[in-house]
Amino acid sequence: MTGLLEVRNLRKAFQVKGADGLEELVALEDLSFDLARGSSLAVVGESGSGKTTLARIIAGLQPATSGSVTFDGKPLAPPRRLVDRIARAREIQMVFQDPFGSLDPIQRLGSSLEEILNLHYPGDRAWRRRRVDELLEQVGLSQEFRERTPRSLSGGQRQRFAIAKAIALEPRLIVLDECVSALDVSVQAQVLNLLSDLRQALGISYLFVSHDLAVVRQVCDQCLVMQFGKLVEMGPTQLVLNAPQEPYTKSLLAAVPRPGWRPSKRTQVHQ
Ligand SMILES: Nc1ncnc2c1ncn2[C@@H]1O[C@H](COP(=O)(O)OP(=O)(O)OP(=O)(O)O)[C@@H](O)[C@H]1O
Repeated sequence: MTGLLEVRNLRKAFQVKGADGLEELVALEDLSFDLARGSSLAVVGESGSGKTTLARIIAGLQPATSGSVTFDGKPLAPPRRLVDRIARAREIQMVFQDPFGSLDPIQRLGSSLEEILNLHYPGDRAWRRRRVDELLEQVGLSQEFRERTPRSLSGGQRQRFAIAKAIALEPRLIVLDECVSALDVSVQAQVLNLLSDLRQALGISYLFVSHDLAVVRQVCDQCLVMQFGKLVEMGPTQLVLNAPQEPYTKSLLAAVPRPGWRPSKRTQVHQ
């Protein structure tokens, strides 16, 4: 597997209001890592460690303060013009925890998918209709869902539809931000299986942001641990989660509830 994404010395600082006027809040600091082509990289860390900020920068939703992101050998800057946004959408897609915010609640699923395809590949209507059928089938939704609207879907079905939208343009990377966190465990497992199957079938890479280490074990071959916007350790998921080298990763693992776990005994992650 060769490098698809190269992140070098990435820094993101926000200006926030403090007691003495504007202060700098550093969300990412000197972050460097590679994501191999076809790989699924987990980004884990507790709340506020900078996971979503990283995901949004890679998806082109916000600019970095400094540092660089290279995708397939080309520098990745936030797309400013419509033509750049269209080009980026074909390369990198994002799936959020609750896709409802980005969906038109009353637009039928078939029409929504056709709209995306039409924007990128105008012309052949018959091809678009066949492609919509194929996409629904790929995410395990029957043809009947063509006429359904997002507001009539369950959480799991909604996430399947969000995945169908994400794969519609055959991107090479999908950034998934807590994409199964709002689902029941059994539905979670189905969506995670779907993601694994799609990765195998389509050769897509994932940047998989999650606070849930059990979920990460199921879908990610690589794991990057972050704390306070910095990289703590990175390596094969099995190694990082079964034999962590860094005290922070150990404390993160120790904080995962297990059978017999009692809230009063919970390990503090902050050191
Ligand atoms: N737009 C913003 N303006 C100011 N501060 C921000 C902004 N976005 C994020 N931050 C801050 O940057 C830090 C990292 O936030 P981020 O959402 O990336 O963390 P996270 O690891 O994804 O957390 P969570 O798991 O809770 O979503 C936090 O301190 C957050 O308050």
